[in-house]
Amino acid sequence: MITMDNIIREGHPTLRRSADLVTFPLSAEDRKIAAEMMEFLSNSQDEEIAEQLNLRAGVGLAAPQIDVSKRIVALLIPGEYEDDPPELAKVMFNPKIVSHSIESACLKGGEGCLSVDREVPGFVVRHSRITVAYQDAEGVTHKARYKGYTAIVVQHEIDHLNGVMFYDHINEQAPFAVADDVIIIE
Ligand SMILES: CC(C)(C)[C@H](NC(=O)Nc1cc(F)cc(F)c1)C(=O)N(CC(=O)NO)CC1CCCC1
Ligand SMILES: [Zn+2]
Repeated sequence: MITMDNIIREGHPTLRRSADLVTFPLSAEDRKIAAEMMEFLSNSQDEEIAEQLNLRAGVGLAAPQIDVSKRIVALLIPGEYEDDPPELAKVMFNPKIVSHSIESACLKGGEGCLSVDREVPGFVVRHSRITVAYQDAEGVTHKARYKGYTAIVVQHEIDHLNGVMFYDHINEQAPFAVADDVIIIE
């Protein structure tokens, strides 16, 4: 199983590589990696397990973060209320943003990263709405549209497949300066 020890941290070269496309049919190894990534997110959001294993509660994980340079991302975004089903629970293979809104958005509290053990303050401006094409475990291509927090998480994870870290998007001169048409998500 994946624990924090398996998550590489900034400075590790794999985080700055462009990850390789996954080929189908999936190898047993790629299938296992995808399942373990989702299991990590689920464990990290279970208070008891997360405490036992000392896991940071994660909503998304990209394969390069476990030193696997392949285009696989796992997403587990909780629903609004405790007992709601997840907003999104999915592993995407070869995800690609195929279209997006002109409008931009950012999280009010900025972003962090499971691979970054420090606070990096500042707005991370992203597309407010995206259309993502991706393949599922059977290699079937799907298209899905996301907005709001979910769109932010998906973009954060796809960035990892291209060697981009969230703080690459922060304006160092004015970290919290944003154009007046950028949506600030609470
Ligand atoms: C870096 C960390 C702070 C752990 C961040 N979690 C988070 O922002 N909040 C959170 C976590 C939960 F489990 C449930 C919940 F409702 C909210 C996160 O998982 N990521 C994923 C990551 O590092 N992927 O590579 C960072 C987020 C910053 C914005 C989008 C993803
Ligand atoms: Zn991250």
